[in-house]
Amino acid sequence: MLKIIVNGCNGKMGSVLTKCILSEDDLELVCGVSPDDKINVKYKTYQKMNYINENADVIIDFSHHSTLDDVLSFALKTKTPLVIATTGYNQDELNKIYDASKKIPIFHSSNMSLGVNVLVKLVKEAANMLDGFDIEIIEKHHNKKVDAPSGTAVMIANSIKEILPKIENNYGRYGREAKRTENEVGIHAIRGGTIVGEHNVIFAGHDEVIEIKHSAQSKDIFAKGSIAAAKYLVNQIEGYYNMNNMLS
Ligand SMILES: NC(=O)C1=CN([C@@H]2O[C@H](COP(=O)(O)OP(=O)(O)OC[C@H]3O[C@@H](n4cnc5c(N)ncnc54)[C@H](OP(=O)(O)O)[C@@H]3O)[C@@H](O)[C@H]2O)C=CC1
Ligand SMILES: O=C(O)C1=N[C@H](C(=O)O)C[C@H](O)C1
Repeated sequence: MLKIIVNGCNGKMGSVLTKCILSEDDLELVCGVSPDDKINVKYKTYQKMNYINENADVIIDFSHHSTLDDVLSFALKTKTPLVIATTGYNQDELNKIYDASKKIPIFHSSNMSLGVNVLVKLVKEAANMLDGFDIEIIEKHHNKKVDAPSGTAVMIANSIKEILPKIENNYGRYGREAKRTENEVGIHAIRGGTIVGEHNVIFAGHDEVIEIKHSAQSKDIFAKGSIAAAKYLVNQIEGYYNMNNMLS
């Protein structure tokens, strides 16, 4: 039985994830955490991670970057492995995650789907082969998403930078009065309706264009991916893990 705490249990992803955990015989939902004190669910909830009295095998976090100090301090205090799916962290917060991973196992991925992680591999391969092509990333999400660009778009851009180190991110180009340079990747965020999550990477060359695209069709894929990550993480020692570690 894998005992799980969910941070962000009242959110859209938290609701899908808690339902998923409650439906599986080998998983136990120890409690959920959400700042909303009027939350009406059938499991125990707390307003902050640090108020929790119970122990768990693993924490799964689909919340907001501002809860990072609370979740890290609880995870470090109780030595509980932590799966971080939340996006929107600044560099300072990313450094805190990395530092904490020297003491406990942390799995961190901005996208828990199998498909996006295959897309990242394909994009790296294409970036390596398509010399001189202009690369642009378009991400589309629902109108309730609070961070932009998506964590996945940033992850894709970082992976392109591993292949093409001179590349700089250019967010949206609003107000710019200069043509595109060869050393930039444009990143564009669309928000509307109930779009679950789309990522399209465009390689535009002279008279030819290649597009590599992933379209998420439900939030379940992220919830199930985070549970797979949790099962993987509880068997690891302290360290920083991502989808590549789990899939290889
Ligand atoms: N890695 C992945 O595969 C995926 C990652 N995500 C990421 O997971 C996170 C949550 O997504 P989603 O469930 O759609 O978001 P929601 O806005 O629906 O939920 C956010 C959750 O965080 C809580 N929260 C705590 N503090 C704050 C705060 N200051 N501002 C806003 N919310 C707060 C909310 O509590 P309350 O409801 O009580 O306000 C709620 O439980 C996002 O960062 C998203 O990008 C999403 C899908 C897939
Ligand atoms: O907020 C979302 O919904 C999603 N967020 C993640 C991101 O920012 O990349 C992953 C997924 O695309 C859904």
